[in-house]
Amino acid sequence: MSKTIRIGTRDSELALWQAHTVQKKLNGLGYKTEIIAVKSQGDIILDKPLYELGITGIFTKTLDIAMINGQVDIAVHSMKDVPTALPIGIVQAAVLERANTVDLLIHKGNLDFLNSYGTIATGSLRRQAQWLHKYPNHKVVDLRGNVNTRMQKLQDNEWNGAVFAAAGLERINLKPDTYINLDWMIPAPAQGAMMVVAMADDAFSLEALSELNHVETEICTYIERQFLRTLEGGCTAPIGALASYNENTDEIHFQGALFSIDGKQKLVVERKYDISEWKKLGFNAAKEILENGGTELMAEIKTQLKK
Ligand SMILES: NCc1[nH]cc(CCC(=O)O)c1CC(=O)O
Repeated sequence: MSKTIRIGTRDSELALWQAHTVQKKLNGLGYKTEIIAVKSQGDIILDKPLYELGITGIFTKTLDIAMINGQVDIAVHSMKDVPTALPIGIVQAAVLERANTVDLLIHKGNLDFLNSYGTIATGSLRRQAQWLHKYPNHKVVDLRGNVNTRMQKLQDNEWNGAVFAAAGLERINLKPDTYINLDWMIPAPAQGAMMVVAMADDAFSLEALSELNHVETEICTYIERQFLRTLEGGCTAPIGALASYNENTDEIHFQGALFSIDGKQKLVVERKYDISEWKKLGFNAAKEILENGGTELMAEIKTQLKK
């Protein structure tokens, strides 16, 4: 175990917490590690354009480049931010045990607005669509930035509340004492899970990371991301999916939905599947959505997103 594993991460507080979590696990297994926070795109000294390498995701692109450039050995991501197709030469090496999957409403003042008019902030089309589906009289405003920035913007504005992933707030101790569990909202595919990637030809890192993999989380997020990929939705599409395993019945409970951006339309699949069906479950559920109006709705969404 002589080689030091260089762990790449973005430099937000949440990303650094996630990277330190992986570092502690690897150190506990006897590996030497170093965390390298990659702040910017850096020099793209690739011999091919990004699209030829399949480098796409806005949250992951910088780290993909750092890996391909040999600046870091592995990278730690919030799995829901990782495009369903990884760049050429980069592979999923571990999925850590999942944290809380729910979305939370962090609100200011009382909750009377829920029964009348209100303004909610989120940068997620998935959250926006589901909120408007449930509260068609409300207004949703855009909210960008890392978790810390978004919490500050909420305090600085007159909005009634904002939506956050519980996992993000809990990991960096930003969850306030009062909040609403949005258990009716279907989370983003792989929400609450952390993915570690490595180079396909880096046997040392792959071996080290194999011991961090949590199989149940790997299978459930595989199903959710297969659903997303089959719908051809990127990380920003108004698509939610959650697969959970019941060890008593050896079944997967899956719910997946595609929403119109304004929340007026909802196409949903929700049922229990025998665990033996897991490999094609996400694909089959997405096909059911596509065959029942999803193809037309996805075309409409893609046109709207191009505007
Ligand atoms: N790009 C936002 C993002 N990516 C991962 C998390 C939270 C942690 C997780 O869901 O794993 C968040 C914050 C949020 O959705 O509020």
